[in-house]
Amino acid sequence: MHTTMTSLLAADTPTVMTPTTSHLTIEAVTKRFGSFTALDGISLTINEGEFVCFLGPSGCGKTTLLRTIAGLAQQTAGTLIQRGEDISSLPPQARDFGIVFQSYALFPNLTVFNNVAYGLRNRRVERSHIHARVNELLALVNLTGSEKKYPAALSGGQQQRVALARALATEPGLLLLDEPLSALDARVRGHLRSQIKALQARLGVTTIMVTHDQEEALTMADRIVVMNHGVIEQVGTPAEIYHQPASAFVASFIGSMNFLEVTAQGDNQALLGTTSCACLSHTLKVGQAAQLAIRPETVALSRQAGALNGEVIGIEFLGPFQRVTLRLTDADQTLIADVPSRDSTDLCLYQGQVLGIHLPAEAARLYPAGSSQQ
Ligand SMILES: Nc1ncnc2c1ncn2[C@@H]1O[C@H](COP(=O)(O)OP(=O)(O)OP(=O)(O)O)[C@@H](O)[C@H]1O
Repeated sequence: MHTTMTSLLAADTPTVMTPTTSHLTIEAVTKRFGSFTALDGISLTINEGEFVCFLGPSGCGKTTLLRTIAGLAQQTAGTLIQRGEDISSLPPQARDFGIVFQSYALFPNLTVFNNVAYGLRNRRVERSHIHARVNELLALVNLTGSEKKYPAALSGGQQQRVALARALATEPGLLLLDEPLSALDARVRGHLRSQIKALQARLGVTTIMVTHDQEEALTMADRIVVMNHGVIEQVGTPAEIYHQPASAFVASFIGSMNFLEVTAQGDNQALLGTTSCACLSHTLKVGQAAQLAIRPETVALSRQAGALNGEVIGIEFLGPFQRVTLRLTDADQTLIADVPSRDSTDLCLYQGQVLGIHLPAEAARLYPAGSSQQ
């Protein structure tokens, strides 16, 4: 489904894609470098028009997976199907994608116009057509007027916008973004993040972005693929990944999380010191060492003593909320609670204060002990 840039610019109507149509199916892809396994049987379906982020710590295999999709690395085993075609053994030039790398990778000796026109010239597109298309693309990335400049005369953010225009020039079915924002400073990064997201939604081009920045993934992706040690830990919407982490690794990698050492009990309970705490249903054995994961913003504090209590040992003012560190009175463990600033007035917080702690059962998840290490 190739949408022309002209029609999009003229009508300004977003492309409606059927969300369940597969664009790319990755089946049991393994990649080994010598005896080292960088990707271990990855299977994943990416739908038409979706914005998917591969997220994970350094070395988890996300770039290798992106390079395998592009044909820049050859998988040791497994299959790649793009729009029904087996592309597993095709060279990069025979695959249908545009790519933007972390380092701008523009041709320094070519003007902005010629950088964007590069792929079109290679395809022997007619001159007048190239002219119209490059102008359209530069308008899309807000760089009209920069046609004659050379990359060295542009800021990092502008260079990445040129790289984006160049990647989109041939109207690829798939846009691959390899940490496109990580070389930019925070302000430019935030701005370009929303620009890329808006452009992607407008063009409806299936997009895969590699990032190690959880905020980038949470704000941009329709679905996030969390990777660790060459395997997929979880695939889900940003809300699913944040609120229902499938493993302790995902819980620890995304957002702030308390991990309390507990012992699993029956009937959705866990024993924290000598205090019984309700939690979400779990499959751990009764008596098994476990960790109870709970986000700081879900912990409720009260001036009245409760079943679980803690002494305030740290208060940090963070604008909209205060981050309170407590040492549990019943167990030698600390817990962080993020208290909205307006509620903190009622608590009259001070160091040494003993507060009641409520851990809402619906926000408390049990994982096997020792499984959150990255
Ligand atoms: N050409 C290669 N030869 C040997 N090992 C490699 C090669 N390319 C990648 N690796 C290894 O494979 C693993 C995955 O690398 P990859 O670049 O995919 O990680 P990543 O998740 O993208 O990390 P980063 O964010 O640091 O780029 C790493 O341990 C890396 O050292």
